[in-house]
Amino acid sequence: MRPPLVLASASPRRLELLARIGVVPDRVLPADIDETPGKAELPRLLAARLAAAKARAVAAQAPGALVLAADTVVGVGRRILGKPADAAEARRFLELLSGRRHHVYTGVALVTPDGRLRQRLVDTILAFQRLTEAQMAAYLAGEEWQGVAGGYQIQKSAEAWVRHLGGSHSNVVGLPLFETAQLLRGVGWLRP
Ligand SMILES: Cc1cn([C@H]2C[C@H](O)[C@@H](COP(=O)(O)OP(=O)(O)OP(=O)(O)O)O2)c(=O)[nH]c1=O
Repeated sequence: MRPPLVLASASPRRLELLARIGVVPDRVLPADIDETPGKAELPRLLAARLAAAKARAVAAQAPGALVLAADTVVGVGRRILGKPADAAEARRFLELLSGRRHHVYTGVALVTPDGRLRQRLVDTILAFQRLTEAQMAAYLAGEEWQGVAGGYQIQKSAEAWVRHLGGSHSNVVGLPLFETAQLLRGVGWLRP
């Protein structure tokens, strides 16, 4: 018998991405954890740590379930770009990303009913074109920058800025599907 699958996420994008590979969680139970980065914590380590913390927090509330969680962080060098608090911060993020290479890291964590943790950390590299003042102003006047890491959504109009993307596209949107499927297959939840 397959254990019930709980998606520990409030992100509608993660649910949609899972549906693409035919995975429909039995329950969605968002994790309420402190997402503050540690002092000098590297972006990829933050993504891994928070994904595990989300999965563990929800596993404690859902005994007997298989719990899947993820966390996505944008990294420019050692700098972490989380969700911008306001338009001014989103502007600073876009200025940083403009004409530069950056990374998007997603940590994926799975806690099995026996309490074991399995994890993946996926890194996608992107290069944005140089953004003009008019492009940034138009973007910030809309809503796409809100509530997302780095202050942009590759699945919407920001895709027009992507000169290069190396690695997983779904990773940028919040859940790397290849690695997630591998994790679910590894515990026998997903077949074949
Ligand atoms: C870079 C980028 C991020 N994002 C999103 C993915 C994540 O939902 C979000 C990063 O925030 P997260 O903290 O990873 O996730 P969340 O708060 O949305 O949901 P939960 O913690 O409950 O699982 O940014 C995009 O949708 N498009 C993008 O291009």
